[in-house]
Amino acid sequence: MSTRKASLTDKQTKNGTSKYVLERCASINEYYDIAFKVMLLGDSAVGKTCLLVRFKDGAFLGGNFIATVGIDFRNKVVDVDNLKVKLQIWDTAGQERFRSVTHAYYRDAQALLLLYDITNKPSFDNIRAWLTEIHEYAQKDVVIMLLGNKSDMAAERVVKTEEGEKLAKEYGVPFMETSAKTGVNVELAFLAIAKELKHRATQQPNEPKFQIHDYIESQKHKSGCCGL
Ligand SMILES: Nc1nc2c(ncn2[C@@H]2O[C@H](COP(=O)(O)OP(=O)(O)OP(=O)(O)O)[C@@H](O)[C@H]2O)c(=O)[nH]1
Repeated sequence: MSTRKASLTDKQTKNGTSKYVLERCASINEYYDIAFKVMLLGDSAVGKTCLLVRFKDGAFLGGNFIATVGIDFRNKVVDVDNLKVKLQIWDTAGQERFRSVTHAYYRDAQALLLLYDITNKPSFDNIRAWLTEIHEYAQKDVVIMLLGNKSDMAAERVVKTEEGEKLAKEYGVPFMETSAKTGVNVELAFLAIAKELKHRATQQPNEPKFQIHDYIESQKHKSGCCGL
């Protein structure tokens, strides 16, 4: 696996429009133009590892719950506007005893996916504490997305969709409900993050800003999906 990072250089052309010169990085199995670090955060057992495995491999890790120890990462390359965007996704342990380990990784992350479990009220109540930690340890301009996971478990739901929406609105972050089990909204969550990061990195002064909230809403409606 390549350890080189893609470099993105802004050059002015004669007519004044900017052009990006991309150094395409290659390894045996993986080509990418630009890379970003993304972290999965949230209480233990909310489904961070399962969400990552669903996105990376298209599978669901059912069966016995095995808590993550420390931190681990996996890469996935996605296409965004003809660019190969590599997401290096860090899966953190939600258990309190690993917090000091994971704090050390916040600073490098360009995006954070913060999960709670819609069937677990304390995991939702703890989101404010997670956001406080994020503001303490992460970069100021880090992209944050709130995800209410396990949306397939309708019968056990204790956190309403509107509660998630309200909290996300209060903090000005995008929100959706996901299911690592059925795959609902999983691809969309990571793609929206990839698009936001790519646009931030390559944005021209005269280009309209990428609107992540609008993108998510339009894609949800396109797939006829309501997050359930
Ligand atoms: N029904 C359902 N179960 C899920 C979903 N996501 C995860 N689970 C289950 O929830 C449990 C915890 O999932 P993990 O992905 O290991 O949780 P985690 O957040 O990584 O936990 P830590 O590693 O301790 O931080 C497992 O038993 C999963 O099978 C989901 O979307 N739907």
